Amino acid sequence: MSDATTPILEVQNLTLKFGGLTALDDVSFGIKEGEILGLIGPNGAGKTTCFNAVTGVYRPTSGDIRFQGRSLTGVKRYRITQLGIARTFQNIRLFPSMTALENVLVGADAQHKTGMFSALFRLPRHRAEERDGHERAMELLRFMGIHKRADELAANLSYGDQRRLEIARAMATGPKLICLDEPAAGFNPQEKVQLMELIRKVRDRGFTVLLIEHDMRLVMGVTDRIVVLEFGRLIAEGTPAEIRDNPAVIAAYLGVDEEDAS
Ligand SMILES: Nc1ncnc2c1ncn2[C@@H]1O[C@H](COP(=O)(O)OP(=O)(O)OP(=O)(O)O)[C@@H](O)[C@H]1O
Repeated sequence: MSDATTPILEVQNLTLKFGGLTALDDVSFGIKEGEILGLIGPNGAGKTTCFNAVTGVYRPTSGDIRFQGRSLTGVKRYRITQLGIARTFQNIRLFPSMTALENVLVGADAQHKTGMFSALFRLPRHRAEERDGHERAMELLRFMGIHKRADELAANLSYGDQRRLEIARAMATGPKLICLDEPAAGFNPQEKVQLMELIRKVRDRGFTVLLIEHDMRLVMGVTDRIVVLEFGRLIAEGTPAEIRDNPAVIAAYLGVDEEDAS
């Protein structure tokens, strides 16, 4: 069982191979509850693969991922969502022909307690869940600043609002840990500043945040700790200040030998 000292998520000696390619090589790190952890590294370093392993898309070749003390190995994706891990995608994956509100309601469905039977017969408990779900969804849209777009089709929202909607939908699944895959991609500098504030607000609401992001200013400005991957290996872990001055990290980003960078 987990307690206050156990990280909410523990990645333990995680190795993941695609045929002959080792995308993750013996990677270990943890995230504490309430933390914003950045996962960074050059293109192809294994960041998205790590997200995919955490969310049950890929099964580890070896090693383990533990969430609140429980192994996720062999656990199905929908069950991992139910356990409390949500994510957004590098390429936006909304339901384009549904409204913004409906997209969030779909997210909320993941946590519904009533089954198919009560849904089919619209039993009172199911109706109450629907009403609560609607209110919660509107509140999440408001939190993300897009409530005025609630009834618009997702496809008609601006790019930035679609990204914000993705985060609202992920939050609607009632997660404890929310994994954001490059949420600032395509954002202008002003939107990035707003996103930084939003990520802090998400954490202040009680979520733990795992963030993949290429924008260094954003990562350095918003995270408590950073894990750096290069060629599937963990090469550094520390506070933003420690990571900024780490010769191995500088070398990885500049593509030079570590000795030359120090
Ligand atoms: N489904 C897959 N099949 C085969 N190889 C894959 C698959 N997914 C990822 N890879 C490979 O695994 C390595 C890590 O990829 P990954 O997408 O995790 O990197 P990343 O750090 O997220 O990169 P980026 O910043 O470019 O998104 C890359 O060499 C990639 O080509």
